[in-house]
Amino acid sequence: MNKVVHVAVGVIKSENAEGFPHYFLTKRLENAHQGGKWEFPGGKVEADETVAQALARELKEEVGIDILSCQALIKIEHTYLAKDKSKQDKHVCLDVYLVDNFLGEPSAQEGQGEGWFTLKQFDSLEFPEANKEIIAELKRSSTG
Ligand SMILES: Nc1nc2c([nH]c(=O)n2[C@@H]2O[C@H](COP(=O)(O)OP(=O)(O)OP(=O)(O)O)[C@@H](O)[C@H]2O)c(=O)[nH]1
Ligand SMILES: [Mg+2]
Repeated sequence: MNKVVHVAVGVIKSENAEGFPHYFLTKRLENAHQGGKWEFPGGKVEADETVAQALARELKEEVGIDILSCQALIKIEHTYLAKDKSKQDKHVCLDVYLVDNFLGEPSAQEGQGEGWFTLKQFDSLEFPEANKEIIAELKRSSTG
């Protein structure tokens, strides 16, 4: 079994015009792992970083914001099975933080698709398998 990839993930939350919570998502590039699916911005924790440092760096690089406040939401371990048997399975540990205060307006910096969506709108989007638990947790802990 190859080693677990530790990933810092940011659930960027704000209020829409009607006062309901909505969340900023980006679309994974087609050629990436889980390509074409919607994701919460984030990326791999480097060897010399804490999760908080990785989260701050990734959200700056990918969507151009500075985090002012965040809280741990959930930690998920998931194994993706390779469809192509010649490739190895991928084991991820997603360290997910709710980012509810930030500087700047999030916008995809790497040419990915992007958008703000309510939890209700999530039902019609395609996410990586591991994200089902994140979304269930958001639905448990939110009114919108
Ligand atoms: N960022 C992010 N990654 C996720 C989510 N859900 C999920 O399974 N992953 C998985 O976490 C892994 C690492 O994330 P990543 O590809 O964003 O890492 P990264 O930004 O460092 O990318 P890089 O390898 O191009 O430098 C991928 O295998 C991805 O499929 C999610 O909601 N957000
Ligand atoms: Mg990333």
